[in-house]
Amino acid sequence: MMTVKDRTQAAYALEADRLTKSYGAQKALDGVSLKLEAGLIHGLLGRNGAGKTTLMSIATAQLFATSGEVRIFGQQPYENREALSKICFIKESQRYPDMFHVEDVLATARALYPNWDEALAGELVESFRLPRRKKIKGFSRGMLSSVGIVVGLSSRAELTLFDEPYLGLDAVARSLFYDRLIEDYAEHPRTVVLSTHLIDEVSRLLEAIHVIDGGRLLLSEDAESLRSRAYRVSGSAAKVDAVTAGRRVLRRETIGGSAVASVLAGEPGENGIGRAREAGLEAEPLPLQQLIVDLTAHAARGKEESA
Ligand SMILES: Nc1ncnc2c1ncn2[C@@H]1O[C@H](COP(=O)(O)OP(=O)(O)OP(=O)(O)O)[C@@H](O)[C@H]1O
Repeated sequence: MMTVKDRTQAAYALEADRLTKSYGAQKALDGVSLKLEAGLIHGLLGRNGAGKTTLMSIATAQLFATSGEVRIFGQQPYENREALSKICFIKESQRYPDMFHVEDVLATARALYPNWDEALAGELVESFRLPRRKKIKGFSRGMLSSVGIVVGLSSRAELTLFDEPYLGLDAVARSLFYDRLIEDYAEHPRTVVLSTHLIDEVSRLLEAIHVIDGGRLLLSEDAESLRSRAYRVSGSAAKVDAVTAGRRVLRRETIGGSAVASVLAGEPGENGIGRAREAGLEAEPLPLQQLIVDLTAHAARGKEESA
């Protein structure tokens, strides 16, 4: 039995322990162990079909795991009203009853989320220009995404998970989402999980990065530390090879006598960029999007080689 003290001090909003979900022979999740620190904005990143939705669905008790365990603020979520009252999961595939207008969604959300902020919801409905008199059934994909964003932000849930929140949203609306998220998060700290493959756009928001691919966790790390570990060097192939020797090279391409390599250093403080520049090479931090692409391709090659 947890004490009140334990509960208020739960360091992790979400913990997964050897989580596996099988569909016949296919494993949507394959032994994922992961901890999401409370009070941060987390990026759950990975390609289509990586297992992101499956992980979030299990964490929010909408799907049973085949094996393994999940905890929300230290408690298992199944039939646990207290744990579930802390979660808002904005699903990409959310459907609404045919007769529903925006008002009906807000009324349902108001009843569901203990920290619901009606004024914020009203403001966001205006900002996203959501029509109040039109049935949601006739909404475009982008408008449906906006409804999810309004609910997710206004819920102020202790753990808010957004699964691909901006499908169909134009650039202005996406930028509005990022700005409002940052603003509201600063005033009302909580834990946010953004699952996406539009990585570069959100990278500045993310404080922790978790990458899954083929149902497996490839990386789980503080964004700051990752930014200082991941870099790209280019220049003379011999020099590139010299400075990257013994390091984890995710990708290496050569054109004539030149090479470009993506490196994930072992230690955050290694200063690979500085070393490469001293050696006369060009070096720069590897953008997060490129890191994920290189990392997943590297993992796929590793799998093929060990098969
Ligand atoms: N009900 C199901 N029956 C069979 N296979 C499923 C089912 N749900 C998910 N899968 C499979 O599990 C894998 C993981 O799916 P999941 O939806 O979790 O991925 P995702 O990372 O959220 O992808 P996306 O970014 O495309 O939404 C995929 O290969 C998918 O086809």
